[in-house]
Amino acid sequence: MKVLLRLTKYLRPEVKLMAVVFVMLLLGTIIDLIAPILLKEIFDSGIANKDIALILALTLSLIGIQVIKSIASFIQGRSQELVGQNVIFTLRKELYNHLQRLSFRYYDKAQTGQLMSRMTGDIEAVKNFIGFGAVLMLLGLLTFIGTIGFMLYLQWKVTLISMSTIPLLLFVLWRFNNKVGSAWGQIREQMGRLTTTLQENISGIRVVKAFAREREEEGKFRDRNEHNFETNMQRAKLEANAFPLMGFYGGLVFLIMIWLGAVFVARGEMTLGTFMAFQWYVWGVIWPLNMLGWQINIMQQAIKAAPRVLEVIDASIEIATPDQGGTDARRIGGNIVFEDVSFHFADQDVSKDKGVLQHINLDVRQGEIIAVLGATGSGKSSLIALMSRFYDVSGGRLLLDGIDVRDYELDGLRQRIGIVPQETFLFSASIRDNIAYGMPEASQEAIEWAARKAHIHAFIETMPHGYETLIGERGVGLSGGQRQRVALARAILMDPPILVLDEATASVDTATESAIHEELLEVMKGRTTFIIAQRLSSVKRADRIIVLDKGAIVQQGTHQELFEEEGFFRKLFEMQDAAAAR
Ligand SMILES: Nc1ncnc2c1ncn2[C@@H]1O[C@H](COP(=O)(O)OP(=O)(O)OP(=O)(O)O)[C@@H](O)[C@H]1O
Repeated sequence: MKVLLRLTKYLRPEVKLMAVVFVMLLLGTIIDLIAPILLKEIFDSGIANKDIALILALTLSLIGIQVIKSIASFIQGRSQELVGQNVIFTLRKELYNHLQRLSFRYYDKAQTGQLMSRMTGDIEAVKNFIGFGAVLMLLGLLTFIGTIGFMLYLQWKVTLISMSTIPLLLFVLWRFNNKVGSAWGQIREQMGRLTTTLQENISGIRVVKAFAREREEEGKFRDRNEHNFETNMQRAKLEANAFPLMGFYGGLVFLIMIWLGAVFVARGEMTLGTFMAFQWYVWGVIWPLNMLGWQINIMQQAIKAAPRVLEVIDASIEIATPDQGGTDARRIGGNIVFEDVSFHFADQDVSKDKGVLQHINLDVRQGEIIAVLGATGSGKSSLIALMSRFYDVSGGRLLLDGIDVRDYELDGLRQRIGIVPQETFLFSASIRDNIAYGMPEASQEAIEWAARKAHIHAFIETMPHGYETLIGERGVGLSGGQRQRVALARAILMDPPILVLDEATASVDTATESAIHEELLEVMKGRTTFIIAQRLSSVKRADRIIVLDKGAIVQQGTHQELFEEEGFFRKLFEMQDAAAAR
């Protein structure tokens, strides 16, 4: 329940609309309470005194107040939907914006399917309560209390005796509320898992098919689907047990009232008009109680869904611009110093585990081309990730032009480092928009210049709509090498003082790779460039080569110096030389 109270923060800007909802609700309830009185008067004053004019006036009044009630419920319905939609709009926006700011550390652990289900189903469940369930509960409460009040005023004995089954009804509701909550909690969690299975399957469909695992994947989905089905059936069973019983107790209220009312009328202790009014009023007692079951359902769904949504919003943004605003990153020229840098991932214990990077000391001058070599898993990508603050160092300092990376304004810092990552991601948009992703305002000339440097311009020209050609999700429609070259053009276009090529030409054939490197020589001029590569051909232009082994720098020097030393570089050279000779 506390979580729902936290959500009231989103209701604050909606105070005016909520006031409209409340006033309309009140108006509707008052009309519902007055209407039976008019009916009573038709019997007790109109029919009893044979006053036709009074009967007509009262009937017209009944029609009139029903018209007013309809208008009030129209305004109330529209306003309450607007409140719900506004809240959900803000919440969804806040959640999405927060997701943009969360660090890599968060995404290392998060499951995409779970996040998607929180953005959709869970938020919808919260909306259903805020925009509908809560208002209905309030309406029910007002109607219930008001009706009982009027009935007590008109004939307290009949009222009290008729209501004798209500404690039983409340007991059934209380038990239902206790049990159905945990079922809804499981259902929301299972929906998250189901979405995860679906999302992973679609993203990995090529692997599924390549390994002919369709049947197993079907089985995996079926298991989770069945699980969800069973929990839903358990919930339905709870409803099936509780709702008819509630209906029965509600019906008893009505029957007792009819019987007792008839007896009281016969005994002259109750007028016929009051009896007729009671028949009307009794529904003001029964419907709020009967509807309470559904309202509990809506509320419990929201109670279970809200923490899932708030958990994402509460996840701390670990990497951000310093509070005081950070240093302007435009001053970054490209001098980089790693000062005794160590790095651990989130799942590692800094005091016990050996870091992914340990005591890295490295001084890179502006404009230098540094090649980073090392066996797979030696920490090359991690070294690079620290510069853009995808992760923060666990020990030591990383300085860009003499200033700790943590002191820079974050967006500016990242814009000054052009990265071509190992795994390229392209959006389902035109090739032009993909290249201009970091600089949407770039001119066509600039985009073509970058594409030429990345050796993709000629290919784009051959496509049906040139730069406007739409490429599918994740760049489907392009080969691995073409995708890499689009990503390369994207980084070049940013004109960054620091360029990072993480296996950026690994998917390109050797001839194209060599041509790209020739072109890149001009692009790299004046920029500090890191090239991570396995092929020696890609690193031959480097001013300095660094060899990493298990997170530590084990060799450092020029191509010639390292060739003359025993070690990883020489072995790699000999292996690739022998392979080339075969
Ligand atoms: N998100 C992560 N969480 C925990 N450990 C990770 C994570 N990413 C990488 N590692 C581990 O950190 C080590 C260094 O990884 P890194 O990606 O930096 O290596 P690399 O030298 O770039 O490898 P490759 O040449 O295969 O790309 C590896 O042992 C890897 O298992």
